Amino acid sequence: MVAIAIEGLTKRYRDRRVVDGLGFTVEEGSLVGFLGPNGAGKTTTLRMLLGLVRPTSGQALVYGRPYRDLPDPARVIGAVIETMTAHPRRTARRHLRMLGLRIGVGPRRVDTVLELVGLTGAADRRAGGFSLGMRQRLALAGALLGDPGVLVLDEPANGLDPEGIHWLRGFLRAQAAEGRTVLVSSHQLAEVEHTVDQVVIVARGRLVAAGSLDALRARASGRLHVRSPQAERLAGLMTAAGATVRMTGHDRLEGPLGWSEYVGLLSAEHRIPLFELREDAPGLEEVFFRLTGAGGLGEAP
Ligand SMILES: Nc1ncnc2c1ncn2[C@@H]1O[C@H](COP(=O)(O)OP(=O)(O)OP(=O)(O)O)[C@@H](O)[C@H]1O
Repeated sequence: MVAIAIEGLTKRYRDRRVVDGLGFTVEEGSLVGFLGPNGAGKTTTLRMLLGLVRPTSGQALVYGRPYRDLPDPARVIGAVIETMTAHPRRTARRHLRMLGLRIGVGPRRVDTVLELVGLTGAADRRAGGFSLGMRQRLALAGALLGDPGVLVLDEPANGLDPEGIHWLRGFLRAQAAEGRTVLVSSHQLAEVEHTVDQVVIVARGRLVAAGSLDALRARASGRLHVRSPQAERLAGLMTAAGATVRMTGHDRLEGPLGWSEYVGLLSAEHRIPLFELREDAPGLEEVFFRLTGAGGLGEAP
């Protein structure tokens, strides 16, 4: 079942489309990384999903409805969109109790979410004295108050120290293990790479890739690149030896990794000149960079 559906979503500010015909879906129960460089339009997309910004065109749906049409939104979708704005003189517990009042959630649930985010010990301290990591936890507690099935988190790892990031990973996995749908944005693939199983990648307001992280990883497996004035002949010899070869130009071919020595021997034996013989193995980060970098539009994995 589709929990989140983004359909032809566009947001224009003046004459600039910061979100431009974006479309993707998030299946119920999946843990999805929403990735893209700064300014790619992630926050604007999430704000439209949460009914905070009106789309210029298209729609963002939660279980088939726009946010404003959800009968009891806090029980359907919880979000951390900006660093939380608890009154600095208010304690964590009091802040959550007041949020709870607004959505019809009692003090027992407040204690439960404080426990879930590991803030029980700091529950009666004023939020003004909290570290950034603690403020993030308090914001997460607020998002969980209504026990929603869907969580939307905008750059929750921003400003966290390594310990905080480690905690966040475990927290997100635990949420997914309980069957929650989690959409978590980041401008760094590495930050969510060990947590999410699906990715939606955007750049300049558009979708550049969507699918499983494994499919993205498969793209990261490298190739052998050969350039020769007799590339076609060489391709024939390599194919005969069992390699899967693709001509990428009149004098270029791509083959599998691990074949460079054999190709060198073939070229010597058959007197085929080589202009280039190299293997490349882009890492996952490199694939991400190519997808989102200038001119790096690619097909979905
Ligand atoms: N209210 C607004 N008016 C004009 N431009 C805006 C407005 N809100 C966002 N933008 C612009 O839209 C672009 C996309 O911003 P957005 O915050 O959605 O990107 P992002 O992918 O979340 O990036 P970041 O990680 O930096 O938050 C940015 O260039 C931003 O300046």
